[in-house]
Amino acid sequence: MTDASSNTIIRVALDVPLDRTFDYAAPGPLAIGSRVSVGFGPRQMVGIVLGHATHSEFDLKPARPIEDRLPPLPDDWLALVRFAADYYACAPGPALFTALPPALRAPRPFIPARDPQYRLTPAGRDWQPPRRAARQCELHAALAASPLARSSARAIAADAGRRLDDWLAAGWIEEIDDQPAALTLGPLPALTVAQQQALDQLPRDGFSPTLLFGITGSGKTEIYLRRIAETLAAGRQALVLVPEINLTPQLESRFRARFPNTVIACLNSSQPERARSEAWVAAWQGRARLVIGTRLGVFAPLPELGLIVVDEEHDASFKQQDGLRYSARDLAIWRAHRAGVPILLGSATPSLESWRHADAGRYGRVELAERATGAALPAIHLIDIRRLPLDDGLSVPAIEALARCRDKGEVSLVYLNRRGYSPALSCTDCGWIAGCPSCSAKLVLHLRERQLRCHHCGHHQPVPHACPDCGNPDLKPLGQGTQRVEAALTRVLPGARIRRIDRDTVSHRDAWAEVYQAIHDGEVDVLVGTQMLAKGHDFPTLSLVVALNTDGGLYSADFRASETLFSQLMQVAGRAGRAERPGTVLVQTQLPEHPLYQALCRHDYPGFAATLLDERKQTDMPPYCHQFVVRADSEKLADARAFLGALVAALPAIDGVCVYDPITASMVRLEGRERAQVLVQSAQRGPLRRMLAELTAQAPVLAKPYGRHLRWSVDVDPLEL
Ligand SMILES: Nc1ncnc2c1ncn2[C@@H]1O[C@H](COP(=O)(O)OP(=O)(O)OP(=O)(O)O)[C@@H](O)[C@H]1O
Ligand SMILES: [Zn+2]
Repeated sequence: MTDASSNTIIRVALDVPLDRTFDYAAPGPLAIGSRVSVGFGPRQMVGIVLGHATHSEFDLKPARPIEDRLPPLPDDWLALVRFAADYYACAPGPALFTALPPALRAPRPFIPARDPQYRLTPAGRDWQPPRRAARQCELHAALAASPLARSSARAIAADAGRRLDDWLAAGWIEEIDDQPAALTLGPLPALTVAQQQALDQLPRDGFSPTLLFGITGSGKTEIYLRRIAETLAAGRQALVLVPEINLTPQLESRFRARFPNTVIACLNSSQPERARSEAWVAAWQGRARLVIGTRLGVFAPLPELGLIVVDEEHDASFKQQDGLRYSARDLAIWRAHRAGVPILLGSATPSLESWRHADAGRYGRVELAERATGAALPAIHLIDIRRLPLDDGLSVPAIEALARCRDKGEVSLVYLNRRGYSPALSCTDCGWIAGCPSCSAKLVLHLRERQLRCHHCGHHQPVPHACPDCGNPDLKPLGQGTQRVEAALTRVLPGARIRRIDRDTVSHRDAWAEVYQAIHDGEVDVLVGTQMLAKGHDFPTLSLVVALNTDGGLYSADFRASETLFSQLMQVAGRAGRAERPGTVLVQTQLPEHPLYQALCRHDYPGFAATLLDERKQTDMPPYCHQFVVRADSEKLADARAFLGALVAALPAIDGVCVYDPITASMVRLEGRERAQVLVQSAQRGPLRRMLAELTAQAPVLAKPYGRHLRWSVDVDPLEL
């Protein structure tokens, strides 16, 4: 028994998958949101104080405050995470620890690095770095323009830290007070009339979600930059969320060039843990005024939040697919609402959810219908390949167009959403197809690496010399991946300089920078690549896009597949003809009459959205209903199905909520486990949430007999069924 007389009893959340808090004895009063170090079983863990108690029935173990002089986690941050945990049916402990950066999850103090600001001394102004040292010149120029934080300097040159120390010693720069200097802006273009009108229409205060519906190349980013400048000038912080694939060094430097003396924090899952933790704490302490992040950025604490921007708001990467299965876009809306600040959702192909909110007047809608550079949208033509012979997937008209483009000295882009050489390897005799031993998936042939690889679980094996079933040595690759198209292009366009861009060739940020430079230096004629190439990039000399093998999206069982395909094609088409040279887009298809392709040729997002919304309404699909899906997996499919069957049977009937029967997942086996799922939906959120509460109460009880063999999870507002 522990009483408050001798100690303070605290209730803490721990990173364990249990829907409860744990009591500990604290040496003194500890505020809600404080981090403490506690023993849990054999381990020492971080706990977050969520409440106090006056009495506990247990003999309590002690909790030690973590002495790093960071304040308790702020109330609005705790409220955000607790909302997310509740909404997405995740235990509060794991939700909190998903939202924290790595360094704050460890039971150790975290002392943020100092981030001093520097300015040139008079001597430093007179001095010039050697002209050949481009990075040094850039750093010097940045310092000449305005004071510069050490963290910002590092974004200019990786070795900036050492350089600054040298210049400090030489007396060319001096450290100044940590006070945020007055906002300075880098060079900025005059807005186009359309941009000015759009900017004028945007709400300036209060919660007011606005969809910025702007065609590719219309200068949405410039609009964000202007609104962010206003926010920063008003002494508030801004949060910008972008898809993982778009957070390139180019985007970052565009923001840094506009806000040269603003401390900008970047947050994404692939950066080093220390850097991510530093950036997070800088946002929390209000030192960083602008945060640019991928989905996890939505959890950055921002004491003076004044604006949220979600770029490419339709992008599926805003949804986390494991653990806390949150949608960063939807949480961003909740956050803006709670903070009472404007939120801007930008896209050329908005999600149907957001489009419908705008139709219904719940979101404002501001349109940018022209390209900012005055360029026209590219002409989109379909190549009907039903009766055309294909050479490794390429039709003659496509090859001729690529050759013409190269002859004019312009860049072309061949898009197909498949890595590797071919998506399958098959025996010409018995029809055997190489499959993954752990997944219900075909193995992808990677010819250069002489491997068969599973793109789902990472399994890989050497390419067999003969069919393992019948011994036939004649094995044939089926279909095209980027490697194969690259090889075909090398053959049909002799002498062309071809660059393949996919996750196999560009795995880290520096690789991107190198590719960018090569394209800008005119060293590339043809780019071949996946989605990675489709989004956000601005290559002025790119005038032709050829899209291959996109029909698959029209046959998919996933009801969102055509929405996704349309936006991918609009995005990739949008890379063509962004500057002086007019763009052309060629799409090879066997279904040229399909309404999706017809709408694409007209650049008609609103028309296509209206068609899709109509279909969704007829079939009672989102956004006309709300859904959650319960997934279960086990070594044996029968167990997963039996558990889900029992769960469905145990649920009460709730008016207006439809609980479907368990079905086998479209990909049954994944990483050696077999999977089934149950879909639950309703036109109203209220009843659906009551059903979710019933389900999360019943599921652990029903799962118990299976022990650790069975795993189950809930996905609220799922993107993939
Ligand atoms: N007012 C302007 N004057 C001149 N050029 C501009 C202006 N605004 C934007 N641009 C240029 O137009 C191009 C497209 O702008 P931006 O990248 O902001 O468009 P976007 O709408 O975000 O594009 P996408 O959605 O296709 O990625 C860029 O090269 C940008 O520098
Ligand atoms: Zn696999």
